[in-house]
Amino acid sequence: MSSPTRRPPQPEWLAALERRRSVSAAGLHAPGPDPEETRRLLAIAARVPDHAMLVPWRFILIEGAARGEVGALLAEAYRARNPQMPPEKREKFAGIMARLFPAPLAVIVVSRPVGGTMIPDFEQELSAGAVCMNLLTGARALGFDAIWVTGWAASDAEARRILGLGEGERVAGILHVGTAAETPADRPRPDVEALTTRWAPPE
Ligand SMILES: Cc1cc2nc3c(=O)[nH]c(=O)nc-3n(C[C@H](O)[C@H](O)[C@H](O)COP(=O)(O)O)c2cc1C
Repeated sequence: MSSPTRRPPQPEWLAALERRRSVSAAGLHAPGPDPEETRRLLAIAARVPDHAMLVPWRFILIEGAARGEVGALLAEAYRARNPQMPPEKREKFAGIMARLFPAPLAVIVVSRPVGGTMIPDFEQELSAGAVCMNLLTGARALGFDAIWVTGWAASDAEARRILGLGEGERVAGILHVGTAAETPADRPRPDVEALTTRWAPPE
């Protein structure tokens, strides 16, 4: 039998992974992915570890005119859901909801743990998180920029209904995808060494 040969390191992959940086949704402009690129992006996103192959997630796409339509409904819901809030503040946040989808494409990654299996919900939710991360990396590989966000629209029950979620479903992430004029300066990164220990037998 032949011995295994190690694959050479991939400098382009490494550079992309080592420099990945999110760009705020407001900084993501056209062009966004075309239909074929979107299909490819979602196929990459779906290629994640998934214990027992339950596929405990799905996608909702928001693009084109739908961005403004969803935004208007979310703004209306925000006003209705926060009657006690000072009007000025309420209008400010309703305005943010109205403009929640500025990027050419938003992908809502919906977590939907499958019940009645041996696989804990936590593991299924982790798989949905992996989908979000693959979307970020896949968008970069296709030449786009992206960010993973959540916020009020992901947590409020009425907002979730407007986004198209059903019973037992949660927003794992709203992934905005587009093209950035510039990538922001990097942020401080965790000291990996300080976060890492080597296993030792318990005392
Ligand atoms: C589950 C999840 C939800 C997040 N929600 C938001 C959010 O609502 N708004 C936001 O500005 N950043 C949010 N972030 C953080 C951004 O995705 C991003 O990590 C941050 O802007 C730092 O940029 P970086 O990815 O280049 O480190 C969230 C991250 C995760 C993992």
